[in-house]
Amino acid sequence: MAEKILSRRGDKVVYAGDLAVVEVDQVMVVDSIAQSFIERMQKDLAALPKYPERVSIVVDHVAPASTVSVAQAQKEAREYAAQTGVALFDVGRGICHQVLMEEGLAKPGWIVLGSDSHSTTYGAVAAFGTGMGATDIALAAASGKTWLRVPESVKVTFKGELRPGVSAKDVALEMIRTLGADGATYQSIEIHAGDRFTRGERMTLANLCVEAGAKVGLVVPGGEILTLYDVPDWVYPDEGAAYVQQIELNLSILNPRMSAPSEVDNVHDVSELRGLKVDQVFIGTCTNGRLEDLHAAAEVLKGHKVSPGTRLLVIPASSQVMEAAMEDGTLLTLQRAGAVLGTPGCGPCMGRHQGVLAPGEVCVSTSNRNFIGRMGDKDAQIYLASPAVAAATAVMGRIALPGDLG
Ligand SMILES: CC(C)[C@H](C(=O)O)[C@@H](O)C(=O)O
Ligand code: SF4
Repeated sequence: MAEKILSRRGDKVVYAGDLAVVEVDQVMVVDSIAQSFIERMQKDLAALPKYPERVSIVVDHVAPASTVSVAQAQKEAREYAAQTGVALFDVGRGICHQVLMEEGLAKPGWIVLGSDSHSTTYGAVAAFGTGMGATDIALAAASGKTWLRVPESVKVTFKGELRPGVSAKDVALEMIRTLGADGATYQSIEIHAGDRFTRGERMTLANLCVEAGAKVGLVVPGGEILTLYDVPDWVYPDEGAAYVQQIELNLSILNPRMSAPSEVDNVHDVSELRGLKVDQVFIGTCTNGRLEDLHAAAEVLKGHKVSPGTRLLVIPASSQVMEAAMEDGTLLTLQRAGAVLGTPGCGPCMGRHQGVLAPGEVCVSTSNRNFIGRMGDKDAQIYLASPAVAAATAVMGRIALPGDLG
């Protein structure tokens, strides 16, 4: 799929290892990188965005601003957007990847570059989404193009169906464990899911691909995607395509999984970690902050209370998610159970604000990274899990499965 998309969007047919120069359909810049992006554009390149309608800036990582310097950088990003006509999604609109998907700024066969490593998320709809640094992002905005080495592909296939209580997050964690944290470095993880998984679940799978080092994570379109998008024939992989690695996951034997500190591929069954005392539970992020994730959490939390001594933070991934969860009563269920609700955005995911951890604290999070110091102090510990497991843990105050609630 990577070869096919890069061939189609470039000026020649390319194969793994070749250098491709391709059209870029969307360039996404996050708040934390906006200042260096603007500097590259104005000082180094002395250029305006070639196609302003193909550039968006999202204020999501530290939103609302936490310090004067963050506020100043965001002010400059707003001014830049007003001057150049690029789209600005400001405080509260949500996490960049969720927002781009909701705004229709990532589509099958598109090339979407983001100044954020989890730009692999767009692979959920077969867009070649990948993260790049401020310099490459600025070059793409100024020229409308980018260049990259065509990645080799890893084929991931599934056998059987998930049992109740096991989610796409568990599949994603198991996939990362199987490949290893650097097991797919600069490769394209091509996920053959058949008609399984919703768009949101596919976003969870594609999102985690970068945690195996992948350049891109492409989910072969099927199921719900075919009803939501026009999928061009040329995005599908050819019969007999070449893969450098092939793995098969048997979904029917998968249990709820959890990634223990401090590497994402340190994955265990939740039952092995059960009972560990937890200070904070965080449900949200570009991995698991969507409506279906809040539903899964609310289903577990309904009629229960968060354990005294444990904090439950719930941050919807976007304003649209928040609105839908307000309308259908999900937020009320969560609030009544004792959750603390936050402004749509990244929240404490990368430890900048809204719930950073003290030394020695333990957090169960639905996010995608549990590195040392990721959410605050270097002596805090982060366990990654699904929304249902996170919710059960909040009620018990200890790592738990929904079935433990009785
Ligand atoms: C701030 C941003 C550049 C960073 C990333 O690239 O992923 C962040 O989103 C993260 O998850 O660590
Ligand atoms: S939610 Fe977390 S992982 Fe996703 S973009 Fe924000 S900081 Fe990065």
